[in-house]
Amino acid sequence: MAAATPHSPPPQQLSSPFLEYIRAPGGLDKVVLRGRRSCSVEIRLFGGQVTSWKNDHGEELLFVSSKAIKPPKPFRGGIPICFPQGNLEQHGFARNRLWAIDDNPPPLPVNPAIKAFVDLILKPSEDDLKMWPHSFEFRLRIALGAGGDLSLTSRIRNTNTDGRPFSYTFAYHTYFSVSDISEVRVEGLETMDYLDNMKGKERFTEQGDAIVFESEVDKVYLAAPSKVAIIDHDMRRTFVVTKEGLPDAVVWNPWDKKAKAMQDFGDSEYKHMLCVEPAAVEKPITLKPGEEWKGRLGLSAVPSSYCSGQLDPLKVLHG
Ligand SMILES: O=P(O)(O)OC[C@H]1O[C@@H](O)[C@H](O)[C@@H](O)[C@@H]1O
Repeated sequence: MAAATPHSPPPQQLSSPFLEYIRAPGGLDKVVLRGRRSCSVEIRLFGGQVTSWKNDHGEELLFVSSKAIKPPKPFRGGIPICFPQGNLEQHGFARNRLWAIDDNPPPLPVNPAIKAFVDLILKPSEDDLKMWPHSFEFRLRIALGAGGDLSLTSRIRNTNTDGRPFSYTFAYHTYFSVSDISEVRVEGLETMDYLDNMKGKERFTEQGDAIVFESEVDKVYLAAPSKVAIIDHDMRRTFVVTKEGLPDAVVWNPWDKKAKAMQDFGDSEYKHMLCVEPAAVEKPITLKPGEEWKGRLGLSAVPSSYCSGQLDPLKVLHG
């Protein structure tokens, strides 16, 4: 069966106790995944974007700006999908296109314990093809695990019929909600090489300590490990970010000056967010016709092992 068009009714499979389809005007239809107690995930069809992820106490774990703008502008917060990047609009067009529910996705091995998931699909429009002349099918599965963990699996297939390969870069532009950015540490990126977007993408090597934040940061860590931890001292919460098929990790906080310059971002909101973005940036991915690429993001929020001023990075990173 073909993918639903953006305006067709939600397919039958969405009528499950774990899923709710909520209609809203202006491309703001959303799907809500429900887990145990108050765990939930909200996904907007516009952008195929996760806009909320709540733990079992109903606490929001992702940052969304109070000044976020409605479609057709990209939405500031949650997890924008950045694809296909290159000589296009910043971060590609997938984040400001209307995705559809994919009611018959090709099989994807899943943990049978996961009941709450939804499959979305994006195919290029005629206008998109004028801008980026490649035919593709982008399938996105968003799943809420039994323990409240969130995973996003992207499958991108080259469906060009003229034999041409295409190349792209990609990112899950994840905005984490943090209590106070100056109390946050990122572990797992120590001693990594990075490109500094604030210094003309020059290459540097990170020092040996966990990363802390005292000013604007916009770095692409290269060949980053598959697990990175964001430790929020005040919340005593650690986000564990896992990634597959995505070699790099972008770390971004705009800090005060850039925050003021952004129309869709509050002046002080930089204090309460941090982007850690599993990505493929340094080396674009190339797909021949018929080939498919898969990239997965896994997120969980666990109590920090922070105890009387001592963090145990090994415990956080290796369980
Ligand atoms: O404003 P946008 O397009 O959502 O981008 C926000 C930031 O996203 C980050 O991923 C980039 O590294 C930054 O350079 C950029 O400023």
